[in-house]
Amino acid sequence: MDIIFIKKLIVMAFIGVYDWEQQRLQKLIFDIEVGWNNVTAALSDNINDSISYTAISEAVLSWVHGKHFALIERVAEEVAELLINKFSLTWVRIKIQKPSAVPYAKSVGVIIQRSIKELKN
Ligand SMILES: Nc1nc2c(c(=O)[nH]1)N=C([C@H](O)[C@@H](O)CO)CN2
Repeated sequence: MDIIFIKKLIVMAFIGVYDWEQQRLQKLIFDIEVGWNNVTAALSDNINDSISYTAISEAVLSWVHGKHFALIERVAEEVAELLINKFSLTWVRIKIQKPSAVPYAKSVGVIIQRSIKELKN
């Protein structure tokens, strides 16, 4: 399995467990990896044989930007499900950082991996 990836996609959302966090936008940073066989696209040199990282980025932005969530775990789960369903993927890995959450840490966050098999169960 090959991988198509996006690193450090910045999306603003109302994210957090505290009331004040639901009043102001905060930055989330996404690293996304999707499993895809790149051989066909490499041979054809045609984007239609691949998944556009632009399309993936836009899908994540339009799902998350400006929305309200409590936990970043929830955001990660929704994005994993969205990408698997929208692009007929078998596997995704989503890392979300919330860099402003812990003052003395550079960043905190979650990493999840989901497969189509897990989602169907
Ligand atoms: N595992 C998690 N821990 C925490 C989260 C979270 O989304 N997942 N969120 C918070 C608060 O919203 C925090 O970021 C406010 O600064 C705390 N812990």
